[in-house]
Amino acid sequence: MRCFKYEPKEGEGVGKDVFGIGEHSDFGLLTILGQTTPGLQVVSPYTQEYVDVPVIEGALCINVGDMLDMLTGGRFISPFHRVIPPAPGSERISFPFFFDFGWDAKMQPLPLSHLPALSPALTDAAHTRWSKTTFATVEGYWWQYLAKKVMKVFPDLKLPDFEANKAPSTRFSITVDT
Ligand SMILES: O=C(O)CCC(=O)C(=O)O
Ligand SMILES: [Fe+2]
Repeated sequence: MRCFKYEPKEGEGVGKDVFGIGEHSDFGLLTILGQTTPGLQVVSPYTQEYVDVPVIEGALCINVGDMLDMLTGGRFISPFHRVIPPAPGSERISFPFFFDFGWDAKMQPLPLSHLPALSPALTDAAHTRWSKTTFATVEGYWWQYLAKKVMKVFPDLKLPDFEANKAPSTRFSITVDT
């Protein structure tokens, strides 16, 4: 769970293309988001244009991530989204909960052969989406995806190269007496 506070972007040179969070898609399974005020925008799967996500009192916004999109062969769409800054004199608070996989979860495509095939247009759209998302494949373990993501976001961290180790980590497998 994270908590973001967005403040207005003021000053010279601040134009329409300045965002609280720039365009991205979430990379895991689902993001469950609480938000105080509008500001979140999402690319509509129908028009491919950005639309405002309404804030509905008492409701949470559920966003599909890249891995759910890929696991389901494009049946759930991981949309690009961004946050516009609040108007001068206001602020926006949001609480995303990233509902992702267990550290050692094995990534593998779901068996979907019993489902009707996606239309050619939706299949093309899925491939275009995947070519722009964080990961190209569904294999290995979730911790490998996390390590890659951390290295991408913080390139200066100089993490060791995790690629060589294909086995799941056992470091965090501890038994807790309840
Ligand atoms: O603050 C928001 O409404 C969205 C945050 C977001 O997109 C993210 O953390 O991935
Ligand atoms: Fe996001």
